[in-house]
Amino acid sequence: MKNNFIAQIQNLSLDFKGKKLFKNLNFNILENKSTALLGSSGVGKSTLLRCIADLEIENITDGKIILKEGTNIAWLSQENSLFPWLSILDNVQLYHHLKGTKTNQTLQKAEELLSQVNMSDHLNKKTYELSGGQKQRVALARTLMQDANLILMDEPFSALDAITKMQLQDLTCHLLKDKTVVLVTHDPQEAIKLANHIYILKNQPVVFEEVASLQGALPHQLSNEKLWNLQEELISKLQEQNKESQI
Ligand SMILES: Nc1ncnc2c1ncn2[C@@H]1O[C@H](COP(=O)(O)OP(=O)(O)OP(=O)(O)O)[C@@H](O)[C@H]1O
Repeated sequence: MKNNFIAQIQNLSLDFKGKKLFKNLNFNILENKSTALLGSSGVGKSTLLRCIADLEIENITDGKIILKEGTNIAWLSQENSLFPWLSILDNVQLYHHLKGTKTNQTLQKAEELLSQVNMSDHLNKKTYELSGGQKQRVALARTLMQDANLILMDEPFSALDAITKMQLQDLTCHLLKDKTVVLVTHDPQEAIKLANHIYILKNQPVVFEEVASLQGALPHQLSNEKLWNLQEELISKLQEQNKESQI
């Protein structure tokens, strides 16, 4: 495997109860870059993330996914799956608790991360006492606590109000800079804000269309005019795809 790919999806075919979703799908994920996947509802974005996380073994009929040696994966989704009866601090340390690697250092790291996501004032609260945005901040800290080298994000902020969503996108952009991220989103602005590479998944069969690829730069570092054009292009391609899937 070339060094700059953290994952290679090779000729992947997948069926759900005999219905084909992917047929010979090929795709590479670049290390230390952020890749956004857009596409109409049901095209297979979340399924692809699950394939990368090795959660669809029984439905894969052909092909393979090669992960770079030593790859460990963290997952951040819309349902943050925090444990309501645990404190925020314990939730963030859960991974180390389960692995039996909880120490004073992990406690310190958890506190640092919770400070970075502006949750220092709530360390001992239970998660049921938090707002949706606060829960996602904690979930983000927990994801970072895992020190994973591949972070899969499935519509992480889609349930939040517009302002909280913007704050969390900015925070994510800052905290996940230079990490390898695959982000599934319906929001073209979120893709532009967070990703170096933006793809639209199109059916049938599913193929990837690369819409933006900016080595070393994030799209949001582009000039306003380029940014505007990119956003327009994304929206029009997604609208086109939506029309096609309704025919
Ligand atoms: N476990 C499953 N069993 C059967 N069908 C499934 C299963 N999981 C997903 N599917 C089907 O596979 C297709 C792709 O689903 P997936 O959730 O990957 O799409 P998506 O692009 O992420 O959609 P959305 O944007 O709406 O979340 C859908 O038609 C869905 O109904």
